[in-house]
Order: sequence, then C-alpha cells, then structure tokens
Amino acid sequence: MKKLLILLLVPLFLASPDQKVDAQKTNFDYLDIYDLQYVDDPQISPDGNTIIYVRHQFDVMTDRRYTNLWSISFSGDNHKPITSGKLGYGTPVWSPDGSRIAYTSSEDGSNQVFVRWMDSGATSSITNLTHSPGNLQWSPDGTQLLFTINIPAEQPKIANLPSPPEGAEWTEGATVIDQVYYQADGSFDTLEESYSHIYLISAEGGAPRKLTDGNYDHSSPSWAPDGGSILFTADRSGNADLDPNNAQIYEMNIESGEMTQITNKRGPHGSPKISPDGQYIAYTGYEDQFVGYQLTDLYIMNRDGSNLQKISDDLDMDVSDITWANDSRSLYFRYDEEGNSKLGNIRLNGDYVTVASNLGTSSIGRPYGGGAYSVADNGRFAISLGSPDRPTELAVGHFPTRMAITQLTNLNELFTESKNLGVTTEFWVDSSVDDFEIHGWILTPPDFDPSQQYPMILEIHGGPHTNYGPRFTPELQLMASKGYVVVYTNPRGSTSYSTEFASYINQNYPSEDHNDLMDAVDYVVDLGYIDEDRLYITGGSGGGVLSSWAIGKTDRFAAAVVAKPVINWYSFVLTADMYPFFAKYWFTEYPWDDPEQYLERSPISLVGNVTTPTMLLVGEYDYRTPVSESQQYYQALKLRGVDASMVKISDSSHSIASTPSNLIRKVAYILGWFEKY
Ligand SMILES: CSCC[C@H](NC=O)C(=O)N[C@@H](CC(C)C)C(=O)N[C@@H](Cc1ccccc1)C(=O)O
Repeated sequence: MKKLLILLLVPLFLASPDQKVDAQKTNFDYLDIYDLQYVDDPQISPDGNTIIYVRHQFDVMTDRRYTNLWSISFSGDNHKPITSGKLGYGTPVWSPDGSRIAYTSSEDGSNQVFVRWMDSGATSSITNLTHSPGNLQWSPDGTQLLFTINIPAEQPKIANLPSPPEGAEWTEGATVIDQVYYQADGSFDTLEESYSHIYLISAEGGAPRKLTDGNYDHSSPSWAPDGGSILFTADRSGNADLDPNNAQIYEMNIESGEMTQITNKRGPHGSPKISPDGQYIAYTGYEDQFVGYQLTDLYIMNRDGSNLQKISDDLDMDVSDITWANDSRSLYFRYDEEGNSKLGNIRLNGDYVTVASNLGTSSIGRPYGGGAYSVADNGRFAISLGSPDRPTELAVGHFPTRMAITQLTNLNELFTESKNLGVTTEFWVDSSVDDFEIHGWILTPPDFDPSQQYPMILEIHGGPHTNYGPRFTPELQLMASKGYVVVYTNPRGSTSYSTEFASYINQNYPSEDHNDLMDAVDYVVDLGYIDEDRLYITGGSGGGVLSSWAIGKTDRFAAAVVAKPVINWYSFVLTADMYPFFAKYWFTEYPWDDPEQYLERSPISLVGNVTTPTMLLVGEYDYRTPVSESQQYYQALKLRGVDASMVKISDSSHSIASTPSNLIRKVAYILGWFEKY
C-alpha cells in the first residue's frame, strides 16, 4: 500500500499560468464517472488500530451507486474487503470492546441490522424488520444495540368503498392525504404518515423492544456511559409538523421507561451526547429567532439541564457531528471555514484548534462541503480526505501528538494517472457594495493557456446557506474538460465565513448576493483570458433563483441554464415539501397576507426584462423546487418570445446528481444549450 504524507494544512492549489497536458492522458469524460471510487464514513476501532470504511462505486450497467465495507489497519496494512457485491452495506459501528461491528444491509432483501465477529468473520443478521433501521448505537457493555425505525401511523378512512366484482380490473384507486408532510424530495411516492421510534435489541438477536411511543418523531439516540439510560431528541408538543425547529432533549431510564425532559428553550437541540465521565451533556443548536440562517452553536450543560453554556462563541461557524474526547475535557466536531470542511477540537472553555482540513464527501455533483470522521479512545482519528483533484480517500492522524495526516488509500490512483483534469485556483474580490470580500474559485480547462480566449460558465450554488470550495467536482470538471473556464463563488448568504455574511440575506434573498456574483464575473473577465461574447450562467435550486434573477437584471450572458429554480415564492411555499419551514422562516408573513413581499423577491417579477436564451432543467420528481416553478418561467419566456427550452430529467428528484446518468444528462444538456449560443 502506497502511503502519501499530506501536511496538516494543505496549501492552496495555484494553477500554473500555462497548464501542460500529458499526451499519455485523456481528458475527463462523461463515462469516467462510473470509474470513480469514494471513501465514506470511516469508523476507527476503539483501540485506534483498525478502520472500517464504506467504499462507494458505480455500476454502468444498472446506473446505480453501490457500497461495501472495507477494513484497513492504522498503519495502512491489511487492506481487505468485509463485504462485496452490489447489494448495499453501510453505517458500520464498532462494539465498545472492538470485537464486533454492527452495520445495515439489504443483503436479505430488505434492510436489516447485521453483526460481524471480527476475529472469526462470523456474520449474522440480528433483525427481521419491516422498516429500515437507522442510528445504530452499541450499549456501553456491548450486549445491546439501539436503533430507530419509522413506523406508519393509522391511515385515514374517509369513504366506505365497494369491492370490485371478482376478476374485474378497476383503476388503482385514490390517495388520501391528511398529514402536513405528504411528500418529501427523494421519495417518489406519496408519504405514509409515520413516526420515528427508538428500539432496543440484544446484540445476539431476538425480539426488539420499542422504547418510545406516541405520534412523535424520536431522533439521535445515544447511551449514558453507565448504560442505564439514553438521550434522544423529540418534539412532543403535538405541533411539530407545522411548527418545526423545536426538538427538545429527553433522558429515558431503560429499565423503567421513565422519561425526563431536560431542555425547554425554543429551538433545535441536536445530537445530544453525555460525556464519558457522565457529568455533562453536549448538543448543537440555537435559540430560535425565526429567520432563514441561524448559526448552529455547541452547548454543554449538567446532566439535569442546569448550568447551560454556549462554548463555541469564538468560532462563528456552524458546528456539527460532535464526539466527546475520552477524557471528557474536549469535543471533536465538524465545521466549514472559508469553503474548507474541517475537523476541530474544542475545550470546555471554548478554546479550539483545527485537527484536520480538506474533508471530502462522496458526491459526484458540485463542490459542496461535508465529510466524515471518527475518533478512537487514544485520540487516533480517521477522516474522509478530499482534494480538488481526486475523489475522497481515507486518511488518519493522532491528535494528541499532532501527527501529520497520512493518506491510507489511493483508490483512484490509476484514474488520476490516466486523466487530464481542470486546475482549481482561488481568488478573493472586494464587494462593489460594501466591505465584504467575496471568495471564489476558477476551474481552468486541462490545456489552459492564459494567452488564449475562453468561454466562461458562472456556476452558482444553492442552499442558499451552504458553501462551495476547492473540492473534487465531476460535474464542473466535465464542463472544464469541454473547454470552459468555470467560475464558482460563495456570495453573501453562504456559510463558513461569519454569521454576518450568511445572515445578510435573511428574508432578503435574492439581493446583494447578485452583486457579489457579478463582482466575481468582472474580476475573472479582467484577468484577460475570457471571451466576453461567450459568458454563460447556470446554477441549481438556490442557484436557479440567482441565475434567473441575474438574467432579469443584465443581458451580459449569451445563454443561461436555470436548473430546478424557485421562480415564484408565493407558489413555491404552497407546493414545496418543506413548506412550513419556508413559509415561516424565509418570510415574515404568509403569502396571502403580504403577496408583495413574495413577488418582489421572485425572479418572475423580472421576467419582463429577460432577453437571454434560457433553458430550464428540473428533475421530474423534484418535490423541493417543484416542476411547476420551472414551468412558470418557461411559459413566461415563451409568451415573451425569448428562446427557451425545458428539460425534465426522468426518474430524478431534486438531487439530480444522485444517479450518474442523470448527472451526465444534466451536464450534456447545459453544454449543448451553451454551444448553441
Ligand atoms: C433547512 S434549509 C432547507 C433548504 C435546503 N437546504 C439545503 O441546502 C434546500 O433544499 N435548498 C434548496 C433551495 C431552496 C429549496 C430554495 C437548494 O438550493 N438546494 C441546493 C443544496 C442541496 C443539494 C442537494 C440536496 C438538497 C439541497 C441544491 O440543490 O444545490
């Protein structure tokens, strides 16, 4: 196994002014997507000696992503598969003594919990569930496992219908909906009303015991170190659907089932975890101000909820994925800083340090943040390590000794050795509106020569409270490999800079984020290698909002592809899957009470200015930004006589990139449209 040493903070990737292509290599192309392999969810054993990780691969024949579990030692030796085949294995968790792992798999046809004894390799499914398990957690003594499943509630019955005569072929029937959430992006069928409940099962199998009840969702279970109780979050007010963002922390005694509510401030209380010494509870969240962006902080409190303290005051970046250090004196956490996904360690007094940078995800789409890690009792850790130049690999380190991060896998070595990729260069530009500086990246084509003139694509991220960064992005690499300079930025509203920057667009979106995008375009055009007659603009979701807004404000773009946009906030909040959240947090009134507020921020209000040839592109089953949003814009453009087309991607939700062929279609239609103009 070849080991690569990576410095703790990898310096930023500056493009050489003149990129040389290797004649032995070929440019990255559509079908190459199927050859990529990604490391995800690395789980280090409690003694820090072995890492189990999830390997993602793609099957060109079935067009599916499949996952298997692999094992490797901390030294990089003994790299071997735990599972194989295309059935899907994931969410591995080590037993506290490191003798077993539990994981989920659909090997038996439906998703079940499996346990594997690591010394012998003996493996067995220990459940026989009718619904998929999640959130697997070993009890501290290793005898039991907690998990959650979604249990359907009783369905409404409004009509007494006659049965068809025997042998008759009638139409399917009707779908009766009376719950608040009846569609969720990613689930193509209408949702059944269901609630997430916590179950306990012996690690050797048998009948599971249901711990929670009622028509409430119970999430994020975790054990107390003595194994006598568990923590979880739930909104048991009875109004959780229409009044989101208000889950509280509960402690339940395992033996008696007695439940105590520990928190009561209005707002989300995420992932509660008890310190190994049993003294504190840590959780992530905020006190709800009913606006779109609210910084997620890290809190600690005593076991009974007293002495609540926010310990992440100095960070000003969202905290997620917390893990107590073994000595109960600090916590590990994930955060994004200036478009870079990081692992940090924070002491109880709020002092924090970066443990590792450049964490990566398994996305084949655009360069959004994220990543995964785990930490052993002795401070050894494993991360999913990203880079702009290759898919995510596995890396390890040792926090107490500040050991340099060591990359253990090189699953994509042959891929990177045989492909010419675009090169990512960072830039900052002063805002033309105020004192903010706007961060962006230029992805230049493999054979880039700055003395030549290139077409340019501005690609805009969604969220809007997310961030792009110098991360591997097959979607944008495909555009670069076809000869485009691709520019992407983090306009105001993006996370990973400051609360002030992210919350600027609270109930004010889109606004000066548009100016930030244009400042970035001006900056890159001024570098001298962009053909100003071939400026193109695209973006998805929130990026669809901003790209349609932009062509209503300027005609500088030769063509636009507006992907899965919101075009009309009034119709959006009454058709989108998460409508209670959007209506209550992104606007101050309901649409019928203040339609002006909705219209003035809707791209449809500017469609009368648009002359730019525009393609709409949307997944046929997009329930986040419904197809009707794209249709409104398409029909308005047609009525105005503007060149327009609309591409509906079959079998696609909002996450078009979750199926490789749909991602390929998305890029091919975007580039096909731009080539026309
Ligand atoms: C609690 S915030 C809910 C909004 C959510 N945020 C996640 O990023 C979201 O879906 N935002 C949309 C725009 C909104 C519906 C107007 C969005 O821009 N999505 C982004 C990010 C994303 C990527 C993959 C799956 C879900 C969201 C996008 O599609 O690029």
